[in-house]
Amino acid sequence: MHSYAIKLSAGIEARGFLFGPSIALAIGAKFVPLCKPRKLPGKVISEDYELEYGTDCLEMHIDAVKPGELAVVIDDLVATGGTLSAAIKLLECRGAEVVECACVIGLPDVKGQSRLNGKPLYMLVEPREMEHGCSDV
Ligand SMILES: O=P(O)(O)OC[C@H]1O[C@H](OP(=O)(O)OP(=O)(O)O)[C@H](O)[C@@H]1O
Ligand SMILES: Nc1ncnc2[nH]cnc12
Repeated sequence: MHSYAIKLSAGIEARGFLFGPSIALAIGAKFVPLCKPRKLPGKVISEDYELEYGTDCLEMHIDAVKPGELAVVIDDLVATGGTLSAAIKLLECRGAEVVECACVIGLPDVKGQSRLNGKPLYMLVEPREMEHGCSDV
C-alpha cells in the first residue's frame, strides 16, 4: 500500500476496527470508523447494502472526511463485496477518494471485487476450497 498521500484509514465495524487504527498510525493518517446503525454519537450519513445472508447498513459521521482526501478502506474479510462497496459510497459521497480496499481474507467464490467498481482490492490470504471440506491458504 502506498502511504505517502493517504489521509485516512476507514475501518468497518466490527473486525475492521482491529486493523484500521494500526494502519492509520503506521502511515500517519486519521482513523475513520464506519459503524453499524445507531453507534455513532454525531450527525451521520447512512448506506444500506446487501450481504450473502440479508441486508445491513453502515454509518459515518458527516464531518469525518474533507473533500479530496485520499482514503483506504480496511476490513477483516471480503465475501460479496457489499460491505466494502457501501463503505466506498459513504466516503466518496463526502468527497473523499478511495484509492484501495484491503482485507485479511478474500473468499474466492463470491467475486467481491466485481462490486467495487474497479477499485484495487488487496487480500492478504485467499483460502482455497479443498476436497473434504477443509480449506487451505
Ligand atoms: O463482502 P461481504 O459479503 O459484504 O461480507 C463481508 C462482511 O461480512 C462480515 O461482517 P458482518 O456483516 O457479518 O458483520 P459482523 O461484524 O457483525 O460480523 C465481515 O467482517 C465483513 O464486514
Ligand atoms: N461466507 C462468509 N464466511 C465467513 N464470514 C463471512 N462474512 C460474510 N460472509 C462470510
